[in-house]
Amino acid sequence: MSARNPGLDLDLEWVSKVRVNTQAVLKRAQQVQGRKVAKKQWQAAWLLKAVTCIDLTTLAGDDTPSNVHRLCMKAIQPIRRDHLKSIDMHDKGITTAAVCVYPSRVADAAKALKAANSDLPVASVATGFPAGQTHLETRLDEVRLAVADGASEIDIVINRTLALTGQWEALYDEIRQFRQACGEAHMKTILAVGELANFTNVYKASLVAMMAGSDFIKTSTGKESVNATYPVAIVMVRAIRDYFLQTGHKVGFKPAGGIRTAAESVVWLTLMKEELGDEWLSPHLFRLGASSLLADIERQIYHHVTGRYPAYQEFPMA
Ligand SMILES: O=C[C@H](O)COP(=O)(O)O
Repeated sequence: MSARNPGLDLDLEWVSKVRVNTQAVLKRAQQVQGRKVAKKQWQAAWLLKAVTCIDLTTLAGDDTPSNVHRLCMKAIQPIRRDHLKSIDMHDKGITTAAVCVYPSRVADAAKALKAANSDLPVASVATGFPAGQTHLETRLDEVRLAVADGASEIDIVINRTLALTGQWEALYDEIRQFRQACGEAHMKTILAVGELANFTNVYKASLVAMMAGSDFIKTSTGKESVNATYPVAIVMVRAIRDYFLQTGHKVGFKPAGGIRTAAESVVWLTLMKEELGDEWLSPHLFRLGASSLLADIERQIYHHVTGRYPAYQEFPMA
C-alpha cells in the first residue's frame, strides 16, 4: 500500500458545495466503456495486471476453513505456472492483491497463508457487513477482532442511514473511529452506492470517507441490488482526484460487486488510467473486489496461450 491518507478535519462547507452533473457523468462512462480493447499480448498484459489488483473474495454463509484455504492457494498461484511460463511471466511473482473474507474466517486465511510462506494480505469485511445495521460498539469490536486475528486490511461499510439523512458529521465521526480501531491495518470504506439514492450523495459520502482517513473508497458490498457501475465510479474517482488536488493525499479505489468478466476488468483499468493516471494502476491504489472474475481471466489467458478455450470445470476454484 502507498503512504496512508491521514484524513483532515471535516470540511462541511466543501461537502455542502458538491454538485454532480449527471448527464456529463453518464456520457463520460459511455466513452470509457466504448474504448477499443487491446488484443494478443497486450490483452494478456492487461489481464495479468488485473489479476494483481484482485481482492480474491469469498463472502458466503457456508464458508469453511477448507474453502478459505483453497481460496488462499488460488490467490498465491492465480494463473497456471505453465501458462505463465509460455508468456515468460512465470518469475514475476504474480499473485492476487489480497484475499477478502468475513471476520470469523480471518484466522483461517492467516493460518493458510502463513503455512504457505506467503505474506499476501488478508482483508476482512467488518462493521456489520453488508448492512451496517448493528450498534457502533459492536462494529468497532468487529474491526479490532479482525485485526487481532491477522487482517491487515479492513473493508468497513458505512452507515447508510446517516448518509441518506445528511448527517455527514456523524458519519465522519464513525468512520474516524473505525480508522482508529484499524490501527496499522489499512481501511477501505464501502459506500454501498446502490443504496445512496443519487450521485451527489455518492460524491459527498466519498469526500467524507476520505476526510475521515480512508485509505481506499470502495463502491459496494456485492450484496446490494446495484453494485459497481461505471457512472458511479466516475463520480468516486473524480472525488478522489479533487481530494488529491486539494490535500496531496492519494486515496485508492476499489470497485466491487458483480465484476465477472475479463473484458470488464480491462474497462476498469482503462477508467483508472484515463481518470487518475498510471499511478492508480497498481494494487497500492486500485483493487478489484471479486469472487468470480478470476475464472474468466484464466480462460482468456488459456486461450492466448493455447489458441482454444477451456471448459469452466477446468478451473473449479477460480
Ligand atoms: O467485496 C467484494 C464483493 O463482495 C464481491 O462481490 P461479487 O461476489 O459480486 O464478486
